[in-house]
Amino acid sequence: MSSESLVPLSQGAGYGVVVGIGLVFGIGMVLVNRFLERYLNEKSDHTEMFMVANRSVGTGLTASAVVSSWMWATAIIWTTAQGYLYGIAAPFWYAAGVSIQIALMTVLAIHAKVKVPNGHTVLEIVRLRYGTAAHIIYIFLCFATNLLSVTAMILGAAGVITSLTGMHIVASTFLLPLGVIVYTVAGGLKATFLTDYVHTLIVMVILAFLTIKVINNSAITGLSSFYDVLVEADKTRDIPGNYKGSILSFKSKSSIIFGLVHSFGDFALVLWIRVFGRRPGYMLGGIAYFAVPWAVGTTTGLAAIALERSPIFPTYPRLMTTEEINAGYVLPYTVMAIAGKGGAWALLLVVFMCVTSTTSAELIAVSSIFSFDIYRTYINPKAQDHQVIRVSHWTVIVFGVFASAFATALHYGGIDLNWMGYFLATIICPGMFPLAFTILWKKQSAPAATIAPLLGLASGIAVWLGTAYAYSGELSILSTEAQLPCLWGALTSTFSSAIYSIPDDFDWRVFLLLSEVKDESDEDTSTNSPVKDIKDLNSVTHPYPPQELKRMNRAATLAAIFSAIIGLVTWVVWPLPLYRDYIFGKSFFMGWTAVSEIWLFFCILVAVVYPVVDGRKVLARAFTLFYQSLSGKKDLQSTSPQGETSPSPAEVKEAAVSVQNRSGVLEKSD
Ligand SMILES: NC(N)=O
Repeated sequence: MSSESLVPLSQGAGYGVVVGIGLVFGIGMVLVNRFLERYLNEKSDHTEMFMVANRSVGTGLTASAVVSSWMWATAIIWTTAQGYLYGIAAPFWYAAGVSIQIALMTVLAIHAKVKVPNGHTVLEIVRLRYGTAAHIIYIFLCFATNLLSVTAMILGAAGVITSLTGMHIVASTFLLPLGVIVYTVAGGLKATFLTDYVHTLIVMVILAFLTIKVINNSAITGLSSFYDVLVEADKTRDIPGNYKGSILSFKSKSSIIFGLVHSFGDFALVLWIRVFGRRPGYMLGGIAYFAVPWAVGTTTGLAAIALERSPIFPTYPRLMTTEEINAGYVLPYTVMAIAGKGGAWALLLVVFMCVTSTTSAELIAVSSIFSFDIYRTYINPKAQDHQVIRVSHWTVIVFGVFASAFATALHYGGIDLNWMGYFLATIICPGMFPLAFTILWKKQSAPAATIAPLLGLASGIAVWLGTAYAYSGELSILSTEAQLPCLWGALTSTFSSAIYSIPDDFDWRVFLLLSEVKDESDEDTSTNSPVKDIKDLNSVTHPYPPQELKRMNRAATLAAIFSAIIGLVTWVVWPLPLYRDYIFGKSFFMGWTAVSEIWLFFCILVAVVYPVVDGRKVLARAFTLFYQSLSGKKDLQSTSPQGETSPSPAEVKEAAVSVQNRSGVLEKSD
């Protein structure tokens, strides 16, 4: 086949989706913002609406938001490529990594909420506990983490878009974040819950369609024939480290290394980005999301193996090159083979949706670093809200363009999705233990917290490069993205930083000095210093009543138990008995794949259906407000649903903090 026939869609389709849909979302967000501002402008209604939303949309919408923000383009692109390379175990190990992160994050987040009730970002509590030097180092680590993960996503997504449309990779690299920038700055984050939901709806429905199409198309007509073609294809493969070299064995050394490297990297990522993000529904979303990499990676990764030698595969009669596999083309090629142009359109949408929602979250994380941790802390401590917001908007724009330029430079330097995926953990893991200890361990000293990540980073890089050289005799792109050096690097980065920690004794009450979110009614706007100037810690009281604290401590214990169960099930009880000399039989394979597909539909129920059921009152209220505005009957006070109790001051404050946490500092927190 000519290279022309590899590309199913026109460049116009690529530009249409990347620019057009970005614009549609941007405009949509402006309209939603207008709607929110118009009806929820008055303070009581504003907070009340958020309260109502918090109370009645909580679990369902949060689960949906978790699925949406955790749904990375790399989760489907990279897992499919690794499933193709290492067989049936690889997607499972990736999935095992994603659920445990969410569970552990929940535990950490509850602790953070109890110990730092007014905290907004992890960086501000680092500064409060360890001082300026640590703050600056952690700013750098947090920025590097966001930059590298956003670059990995852009590289993966731009590669897929190029393979589907023929659009130049530099164009997709620059235009992808452009849409996100417009959407993030224009929409602000008050409306995120809505965009999260729309993204999830579209992506989940298309993924369900694509995974079913993989099992039921003209070349694979069902689960039984899927197994048959895989057994045939297995005769042409001999995967080193797999039992009998089989794609159908769970005993796969490379798969488990893939799972480990990915899990270390992911844990560090969520830690930097989401410590204060916990809300009800987090666990549910985490469990539901397990299906996405598992089902998509298993079906499409294995289908690529099954179909690669058939005439319907885009590269036929040749096999995929290492460059294509590592750039993430396995997924688009497989989708083209099983679903043609329609499938290509569907995948284009999925990749765009995934990359916009996650990149948007990372742009906000970086904007909060610059506006909150740098600008308001060091440059203009007396900054007013509007100045902080302006800085955060500019940061989104500048960082978006910078990340595109960085991704372009990496692309021309020969770096691809696979290299980034394996390399990431070594760089972002050194802060993991010191950061978790900041919230969990009162004995971590300031010098340890300051130096340990740097020593961990240096040790990790040394071990990564040293082992890459030792294993292959050279330092090249291929040798430095090899699995073992990356695993050694990640392990060293992660655990050496824990060893470098030396004990101290910290008084948790210091964290209570962080002042609460200022709202517009605060008369004193002369200073925005978020730390109360109180010398005697005995005079500091916790803002939550004892009953609430007791409830939260109970929640932390429950979350810890639940995390242990999830960890045991997904890393031990389920996979390890399968790690033996066994090749999946037909019925076991059919059951395995069917369960992954059923789980995907469970994820749709959780992320798409449940939020609507859960939030029906808020939806009804929003539609009533909208209808009344159209018919000129806007009377906010009278539209309060009957029997709806007014939020208590504590609830209102909680709502304000929650909005602030959600939005970084992109918007006013009132
Ligand atoms: N969110 C992930 N790792 O898919």
